[in-house]
Amino acid sequence: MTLPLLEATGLTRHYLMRRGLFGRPVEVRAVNGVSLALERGRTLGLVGESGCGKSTTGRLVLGLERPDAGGVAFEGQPMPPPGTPAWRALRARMQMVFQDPLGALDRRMSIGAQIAEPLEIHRIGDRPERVAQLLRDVGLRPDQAGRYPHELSGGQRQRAVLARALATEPALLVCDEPISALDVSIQAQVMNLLVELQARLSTAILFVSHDLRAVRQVSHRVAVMYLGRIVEEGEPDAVLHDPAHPYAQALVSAIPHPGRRQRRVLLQGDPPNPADRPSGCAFHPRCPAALPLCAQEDPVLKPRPGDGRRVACHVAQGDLPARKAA
Ligand SMILES: Nc1ncnc2c1ncn2[C@@H]1O[C@H](COP(=O)(O)OP(=O)(O)OP(=O)(O)O)[C@@H](O)[C@H]1O
Repeated sequence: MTLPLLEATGLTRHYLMRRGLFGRPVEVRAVNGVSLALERGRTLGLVGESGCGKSTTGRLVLGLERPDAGGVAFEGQPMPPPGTPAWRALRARMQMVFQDPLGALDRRMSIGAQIAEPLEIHRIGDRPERVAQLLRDVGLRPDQAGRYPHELSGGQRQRAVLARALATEPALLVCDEPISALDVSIQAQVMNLLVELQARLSTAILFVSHDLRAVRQVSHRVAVMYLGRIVEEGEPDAVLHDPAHPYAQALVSAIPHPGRRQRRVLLQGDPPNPADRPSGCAFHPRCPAALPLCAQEDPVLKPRPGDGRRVACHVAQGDLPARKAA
């Protein structure tokens, strides 16, 4: 078996938050034992509601934050401690693309200068020619190098951000909601560009999004997160067409399919709160299929025999006969 480019094991990150000036600190369990693997040239889509821990997982994967527990291996080697020369060398091979291209770019610098910056930092020569090539790679013109961010459209700015991220020829891109700030008409262009660049450069992509359609379009595997955990992981056709976890079923049922009759799974109960994680399976208070066991025992994410996906659910794993919780 070939080694995955990236392997994260048991990533955990909790924050202490104080409510109000004199409030007692509460523990926000943002990421709670996330394990995932990503191969070269492949895309893993990470989906789930706002606040489920997707962005924190992306930052942990890149070493932008230290995990409280767990770790990341890149090409089979544990990630060096942040800030060390070994970490900086590795960071050049991993880049992040954020949601808001205007926020990611420096308004006072031309985009050519911003694309050249990582080339300077990592001492990559022949900069003007390389900048021109990177602009061409992302569908911009070399003569746009002198433009400032405000002189470009939203889609062009995200292309410029991608050009800068690709300057060091990264093996891994973490794209955090890369299209959600763009007009719908531009979203498809940027998605197509990502797919095309990946085919050409064999970049692995961790694609963080709440947009299931976008995730289906680009991903080779999909992981669904709920309250800091992956609850289901597998091929997009399985997870997004025939989800096994009741939470994934509810998420998928909310995607509109024009012209098709749909049964929407409406979730009951309070929205998830990472500062107040229910015992047992964190989803059980809202789960239409919960069993008594679900309130007591946290299900482990494990392969489901025969269908190549991992699911963390007592019911989907067939741990007990389906009897409703009292
Ligand atoms: N630096 C921080 N300090 C305190 N709490 C944080 C911090 N970063 C994230 N959180 C909390 O951790 C939880 C997970 O946040 P995260 O941004 O990873 O979720 P997300 O799934 O990416 O959500 P969104 O799609 O809204 O960005 C949230 O409750 C968030 O408020």
